[in-house]
Amino acid sequence: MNTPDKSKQPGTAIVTGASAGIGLVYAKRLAARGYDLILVARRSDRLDILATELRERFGVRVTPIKADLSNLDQLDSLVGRIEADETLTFLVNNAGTSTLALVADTSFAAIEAMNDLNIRALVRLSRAVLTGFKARNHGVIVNIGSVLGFRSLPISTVYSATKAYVLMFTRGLQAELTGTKVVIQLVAPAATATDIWEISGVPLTALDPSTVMTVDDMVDAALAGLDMGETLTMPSVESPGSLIDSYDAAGLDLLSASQNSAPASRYAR
Ligand SMILES: NC(=O)C1=CN([C@@H]2O[C@H](COP(=O)(O)OP(=O)(O)OC[C@H]3O[C@@H](n4cnc5c(N)ncnc54)[C@H](OP(=O)(O)O)[C@@H]3O)[C@@H](O)[C@H]2O)C=CC1
Ligand SMILES: N[C@@H](C=O)C(=O)O
Repeated sequence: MNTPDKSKQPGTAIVTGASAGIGLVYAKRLAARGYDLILVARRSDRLDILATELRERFGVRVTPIKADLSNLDQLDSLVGRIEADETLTFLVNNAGTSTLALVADTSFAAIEAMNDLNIRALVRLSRAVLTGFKARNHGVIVNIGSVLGFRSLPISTVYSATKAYVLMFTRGLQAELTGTKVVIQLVAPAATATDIWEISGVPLTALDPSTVMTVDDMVDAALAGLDMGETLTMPSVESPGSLIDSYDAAGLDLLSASQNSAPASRYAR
């Protein structure tokens, strides 16, 4: 058993979507760092197997919770549970789903699934931990966005919109929490080799392999970014600094330029 240094008492991390892909690797990495874990997903059989492995390898406490986070009752039951948990120090808002198709070809059910999971669950779970994190002036929220949150492609309109929400929500939270020791990281991966591609309707085999990162590399880079104090981590971008600065500056400039009581002169009749 690889026993972490328990004297540091990292607390409990909750990882949503821990049964596969990115969330599963976060669960392993956080267990290796000594966090007790709450693992959430619908496939409880997978969570149980992972929980057994992590308990045996790292000697941490692991609580699997079966929940469909797009179901409001099940989401709120989890919210109630984590609001009351004072051991929580880390939230990975990872569970997400994707349908990549033209809007007119996407069912209402698929649209709602993306909105409910990628946005509503992420916001409620963030809200649920925030009160405790602020009161204790301690805690980490990692929100998994996407590079598609910066730009819609014709087949990613709804998915991109959900990830743009994650971008704005996370940037806003970071501004709210300036001056505190609560850390909020936005992770914006590009294509990563997980099942989500098959689920989205665009199989991984349709992608150029030179653009696809392994899930281990993605999560390790994201955690390295967190350790370095990055607030926005884009694992596959070599030099994001000036691009992110330009993006943020353009948003601020547009907001500043809008602060007028009169319509712009081009609209004068
Ligand atoms: N892979 C990629 O290329 C990229 C992924 N992302 C984002 O990364 C995150 C993780 O995706 P990834 O690991 O790739 O995808 P996977 O499909 O491999 O994993 C998704 C995870 O979310 C869980 N999940 C899905 N629906 C629900 C639900 N309704 N309730 C609870 N849990 C659910 C799944 O578990 P279960 O089915 O057991 O419920 C699974 O554990 C997502 O937010 C995604 O948008 C961002 C950019 C790129
Ligand atoms: N998950 C991917 C698309 O479905 C992505 O965010 O690139």
